[in-house]
Amino acid sequence: MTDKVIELRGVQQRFHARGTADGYLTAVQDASFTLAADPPQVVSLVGQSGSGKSTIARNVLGLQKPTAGTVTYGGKDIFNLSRAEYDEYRKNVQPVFQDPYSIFNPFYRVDRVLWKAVKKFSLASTREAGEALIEESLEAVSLDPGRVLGRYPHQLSGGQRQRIMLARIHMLRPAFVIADEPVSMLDAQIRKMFLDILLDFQREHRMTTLFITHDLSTVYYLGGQVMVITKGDIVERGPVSSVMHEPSHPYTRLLLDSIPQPDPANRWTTRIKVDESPDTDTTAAEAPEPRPLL
Ligand SMILES: Nc1ncnc2c1ncn2[C@@H]1O[C@H](COP(=O)(O)OP(=O)(O)OP(=O)(O)O)[C@@H](O)[C@H]1O
Repeated sequence: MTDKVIELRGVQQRFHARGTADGYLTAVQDASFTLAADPPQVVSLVGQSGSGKSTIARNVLGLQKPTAGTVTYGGKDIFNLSRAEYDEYRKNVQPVFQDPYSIFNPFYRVDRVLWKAVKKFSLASTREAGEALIEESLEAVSLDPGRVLGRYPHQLSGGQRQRIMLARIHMLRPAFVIADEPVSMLDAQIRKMFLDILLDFQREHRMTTLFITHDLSTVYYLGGQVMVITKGDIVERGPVSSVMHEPSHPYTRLLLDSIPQPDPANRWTTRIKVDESPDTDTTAAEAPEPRPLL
């Protein structure tokens, strides 16, 4: 066993908001769940836009301190870690975001993101060892080092940029990957490749992934466990197969009904009605201390 466990207990996240009765918007109500590194697993968090998914990702990554409740790692509150402990946490808990373009500096070649990881986390003692590590990791995510190294971010496709982020994760071997809508901008073929790489990371490198998405078909492909969130509330959780086949919450059934049917004999004619969160103008109730993303 390992003490690598991330635990959310009663996490609530409120933001100042104009246009609400009390001046606040509650993005996350009372979220509690545990992510364990052992055994490695895939846990999906699925819900519509605005349901609070990314806020939870930011809480887990230590980028946003919850207004109530705790996020602990190995029993310690991650917002009370020393600098060295937080660095160790962030080595073990790595993000992948929807739009990797924002991670890259357009003026530098993409190699820099990988070299920064090698240097920051002392992954290699010589330049040659660093080069070998980078090449091995690019190949592990089906990228040809000769084709991507030396290029600028705009010279790569979105799928290639996403896989560079996966190569970075392959080098760091974190216990946890926090993947926030990582495939929503990718086409079906690259999406499948990306999901297969995450599943390989679980099987071969024993990484646990928190996979955040609005797309139930992606959740179905990944398997594992799923938590369904609506309006900041986790309303259902369990193994993907049982939640998909025997949903117990009306919102889960609504999400399932929203999956378009490709069968022409079973055309998707009904209009989907999903409650929108009130359209409000919000700002953080508590300004988080800015921390570097990578
Ligand atoms: N920093 C912030 N300041 C103010 N309000 C915020 C902030 N971050 C999120 N919100 C609000 O909190 C709610 C939940 O947002 P969040 O980004 O967590 O949802 P989401 O489920 O990830 O949506 P999407 O899938 O569209 O990214 C939204 O109403 C959003 O406007």
